[in-house]
Amino acid sequence: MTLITDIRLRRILDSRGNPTVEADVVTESGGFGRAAAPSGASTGEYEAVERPPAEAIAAAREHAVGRLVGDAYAGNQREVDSILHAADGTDDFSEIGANSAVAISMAAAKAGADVLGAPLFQHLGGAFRGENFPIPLGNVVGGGEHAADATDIQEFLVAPVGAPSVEDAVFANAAVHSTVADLLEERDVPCGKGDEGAWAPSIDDSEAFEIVDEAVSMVEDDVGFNIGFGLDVAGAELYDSESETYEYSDTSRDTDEQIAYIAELVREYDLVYVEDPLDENDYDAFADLTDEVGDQTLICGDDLFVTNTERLIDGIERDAANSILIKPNQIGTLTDAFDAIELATQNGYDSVISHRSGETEDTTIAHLAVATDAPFIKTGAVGGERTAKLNELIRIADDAT
Ligand SMILES: C=C(OP(=O)(O)O)C(=O)O
Ligand SMILES: [Mg+2]
Repeated sequence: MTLITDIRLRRILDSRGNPTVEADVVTESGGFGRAAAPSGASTGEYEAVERPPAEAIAAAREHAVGRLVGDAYAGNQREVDSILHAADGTDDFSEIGANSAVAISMAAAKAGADVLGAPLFQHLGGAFRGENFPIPLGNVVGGGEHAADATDIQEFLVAPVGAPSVEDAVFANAAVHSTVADLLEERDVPCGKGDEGAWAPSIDDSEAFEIVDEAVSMVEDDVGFNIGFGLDVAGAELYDSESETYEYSDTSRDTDEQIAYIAELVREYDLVYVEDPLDENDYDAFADLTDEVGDQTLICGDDLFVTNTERLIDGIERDAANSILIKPNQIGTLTDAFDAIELATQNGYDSVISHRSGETEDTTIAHLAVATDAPFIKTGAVGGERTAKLNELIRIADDAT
C-alpha cells in the first residue's frame, strides 16, 4: 500500500523569499505527503550540503527519484532514507543536495502516515512514544546572522518551563514577545524583526538581557507560572580563528573569558538553555563550560554536532555538552535525525528539535518533537512560518489528550 508511485519536486519560496525544495510523495494506494526543506543562515561548518534548489531538484530527479519510485515503501522510512543515501553516493549529500534529500525523506514519512491513517507523530513515534509534549523555546530578541545591526548574541529565547499545557506555553512566549516590544517602545528604541520574527533592535547584549528579563518577569506575574530564559550564542559566528577570540561589538574575549562570561550569565539569569556558547571546533572549551555549569543548565550543541552521530560520539566521549540540537536538514534524512536522537538519549543528552532561520509552512518538526519525546522545540514565537509549527503542536496536544 505504501509503495511509492510518484515523486514530484518543485521550487517554492521560503520565509526569506529565497527558493527552496518542496517534495510530493504519492503511494500506490493514493497516500500523499508533501514537505519542504528549510534553510540556515548561521550554518555549521560540518552540515550536509544544501545545493541551489534548481540544481538539487535536477540532481535528485536524475539520481534518486527513479530508484525510489516503484521500489521503495513510504511506510519504511529507513529503506527510503538508505536509498536516498545510495542514490547520492557521498557522505554529505553534496550530489543530490541535503535540501532535496530532506524534503523527500519528510514527504515520504507523511505519505506513510497518510496511508496508515495515523497522525505523523504517531507514525514516527509509535504507540509507546510517551505522553509528554515539548516546551517551545521562543526567540524574542535576536541579531547575529539573523539581523543586521542588532545584538551580538544571536537569540534571546524564552522557555515557559512551568506552563501547564502546550497552549499556555505558546501563548506565554507570544506575550513575552509583545511585552519586549512595549519595553523597547518605552525606551524609544525603534526596531524591526529578524529572520525568525524576533525583535532586532540596535542595542547591546546587556540591554537585551535587561529587557528580556523584565519582560519575562512581567509575563510570569500575569500567567502565574515559571518562564525560563535561554540563549543561542552562535559562538562560531563570533569566533575569530586567527586571533582565537570571540569578537563582540564592544569587546573581545579569549576562550577562557568566554567560558567565564557564559558561566556568569547562567548564574545571573538562571539560564535554562545555552546553545553553541563556544566555537564549533572547540570540544574542550565546551567540556570546560559543561563541567562548570552543566548541572544547572542545558549546554546544547548545534553547529558543534550538526545532528551528526559521528560528531555527537566525539562530544559524548569528551563530555562536551548535555544536549543536542536536531535539525533534519543538517544531516539530510529523518532516519539520520532519529539516530542522533537515539544516541543522545542513550547517553543522557536531551534532544532539542529545531527550525531554521529560513522556513516554510512545513510542520514536520512539531511531529518529530512529539514523536521523540523531546523536552524542547525551538521554533520561534511569532510569524506565519513559526506559528505553523506552534499551532500544529497545539493541535497535536489537543488530539492526543
Ligand atoms: C536556527 C538557527 O539558525 P540557522 O537556521 O540560521 O542556522 C540556529 O542557529 O539555531
Ligand atoms: Mg543555533
